[in-house]
Amino acid sequence: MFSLSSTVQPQVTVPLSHLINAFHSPKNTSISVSVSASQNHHRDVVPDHEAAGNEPVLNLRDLGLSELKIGQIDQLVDSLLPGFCKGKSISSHWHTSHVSAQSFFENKYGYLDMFSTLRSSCLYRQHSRTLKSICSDLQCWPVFIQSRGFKTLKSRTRRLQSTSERLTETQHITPSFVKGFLLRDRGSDVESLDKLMKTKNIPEAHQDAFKTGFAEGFLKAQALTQKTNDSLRRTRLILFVLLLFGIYGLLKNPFLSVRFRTTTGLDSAVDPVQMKNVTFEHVKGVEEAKQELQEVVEFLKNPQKFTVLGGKLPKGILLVGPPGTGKTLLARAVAGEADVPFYYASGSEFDEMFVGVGASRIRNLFREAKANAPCVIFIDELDSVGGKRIESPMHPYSRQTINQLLAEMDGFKPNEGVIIIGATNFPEALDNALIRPGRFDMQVTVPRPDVKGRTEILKWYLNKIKFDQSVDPEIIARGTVGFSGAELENLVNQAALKAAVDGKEMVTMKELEFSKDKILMGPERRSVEIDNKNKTITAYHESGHAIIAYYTKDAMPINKATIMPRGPTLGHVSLLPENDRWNETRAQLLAQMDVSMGGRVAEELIFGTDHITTGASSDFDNATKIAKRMVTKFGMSEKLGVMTYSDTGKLSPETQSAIEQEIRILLRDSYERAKHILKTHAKEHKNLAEALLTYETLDAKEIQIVLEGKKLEVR
Ligand SMILES: Nc1ncnc2c1ncn2[C@@H]1O[C@H](COP(=O)(O)OP(=O)(O)OP(=O)(O)O)[C@@H](O)[C@H]1O
Ligand SMILES: [Zn+2]
Repeated sequence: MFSLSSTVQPQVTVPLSHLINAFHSPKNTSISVSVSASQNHHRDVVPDHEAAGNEPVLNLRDLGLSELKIGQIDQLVDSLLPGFCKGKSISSHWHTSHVSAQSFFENKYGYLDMFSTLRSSCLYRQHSRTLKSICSDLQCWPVFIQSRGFKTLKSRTRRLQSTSERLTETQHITPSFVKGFLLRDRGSDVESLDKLMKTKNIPEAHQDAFKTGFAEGFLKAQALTQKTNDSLRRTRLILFVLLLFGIYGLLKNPFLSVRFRTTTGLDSAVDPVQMKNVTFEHVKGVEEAKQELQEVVEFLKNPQKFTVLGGKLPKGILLVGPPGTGKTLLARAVAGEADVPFYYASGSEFDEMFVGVGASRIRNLFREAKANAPCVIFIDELDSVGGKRIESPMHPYSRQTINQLLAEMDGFKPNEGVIIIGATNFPEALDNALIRPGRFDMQVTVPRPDVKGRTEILKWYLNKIKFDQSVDPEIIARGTVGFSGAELENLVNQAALKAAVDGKEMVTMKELEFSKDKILMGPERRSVEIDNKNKTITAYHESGHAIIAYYTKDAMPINKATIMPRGPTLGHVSLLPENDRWNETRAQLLAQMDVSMGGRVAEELIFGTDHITTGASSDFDNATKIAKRMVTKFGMSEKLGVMTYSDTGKLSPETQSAIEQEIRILLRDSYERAKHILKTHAKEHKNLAEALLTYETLDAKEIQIVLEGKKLEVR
């Protein structure tokens, strides 16, 4: 309570002395009504004043004042706040002229409602109250006054005063801060400083200087910390800017942007790839496919020409063929020939783990394409998006994507100028709804190239590198049955790399043969240490194959014999069909079996039955397969007749044993024929084996020279 003056003073500016005097003056006058009596009355109305319980209740007696009557309280308040009790109209108990209000209006007419609030809570009841409650009301009042719009002269002065105080404070902020810092821990700091000064025996006269030095050191440390913080902030800023640049650069990189394009969210953009530089000229060895696609090119170039008679062109073309046969290349060539945008999408791009993303990508792709018609949409690996719609708990939403694809394909008119080319290696895996007319209704087969096609492809890719004129692409083509266009391209590339590694200026047949063997049988194993005995056995084994092939009329011509370990083999003889064999005769099949037997027969004849090796197992596999197919599939056994036996497990035991018997006879006869040939040409066999031991690898010409008994030129 006695902090009243300090609480009220700044606002109401009633000095404490004034207040004390005011309290004392009514005490001296005669008072007839006791405050306690009125207090009883008051108790009825405001019981909470009593309920204050333990709270120290301060009344006038506490101040050493005698009890006051109600009229005296007015006197007291009047002397405290002159004019407070004047004009006792209900609406303006606190209407005083020296207190200004929120507005001109209030200033002029009084605090109407606000004062009624105050009144109801305290003075209006005109009951005597404890001094504490009066004071607490007084405390309310100044708070109210504090927010007024007009300032009294005194408060203004005080405000100015306090502002100037604040100003001086700010001006001396750093020293005061340091001071504060030093003072805050003064106990410990001064103690330690004092201790330090004591232990260092610093004379009294220098102690001040010592302290000043300490403070200066502190300030310098502060400045250093500030500097470090600044540079740290700068470094962070630079790193952040660099990071932003890095991300921007990555996004600008075409390769990465393509990746982002295909891997980011729902609204991934689709950019057409203009393939002006790819034409049918670039696709070799698939003439039929090119011819079929030629009409699609015509349609894209001139749609009216085809639709004038009311005809419809296919919406979708399905390219079917093994991997690497040039399906993508063909689709690009179609767009390139017609000079229209080419939209590429891989089926796996639509295979998303998030529900609806695949379908959304399909929608985007078709929307873009339709806006840029005429154009070509190419969907590679169509089977991964258009596979059969199976009900699987693992892929509950897999149908969404294919349904979207079907809907999009139905969604545009056949002559709108958008051609969808799909490619797949497994046409049988496609959903039937996708391959019905009106969707992918045209199928174009892109097979592995034949010997002519392989020669063309090899020539095409050889023309892109430096090669020797002695290179005969046809020989390589003959030795690469079943190679796809991509594999042939790889063969030429590997040969070019090998020539570069060997320091040659041009690619020769040697490098091409090398890379062919590498692709067919794995890399050479030059580091493998093979002892002479094993080398000799291998040389006789391989030359046994070669001799049979050379002296059997219907066998394929020899291309090469080698005892260089490669992949899982210790040596091999490669034979070259003159042409791709579409059909094989009985004599050709028997000759193949005889050539297979040549290896083991050679081992037996040269080293004896006890020294035959395990090296002939794959030869026997090969021979047995041929014999079995002759008996069970090709109707080439007299005893079993012209009948196929597909599932030998389900056959009667008699038939099974009859088949086995026939196969065994074929193999035994083959073995005997091979034995006869090797016995007959024992000298040539020996010469060839020795040549192989000397030269490791012999090509067709060299084998011929050796077998004709001529001497090989020293290499
Ligand atoms: N007939 C061909 N003529 C020329 N180059 C070819 C031929 N076939 C394949 N290639 C070469 O092989 C590469 C791969 O071929 P492409 O991607 O077109 O095969 P694909 O049939 O689409 O294979 P996948 O089924 O695996 O997608 C081509 O970029 C091209 O360099
Ligand atoms: Zn063999």
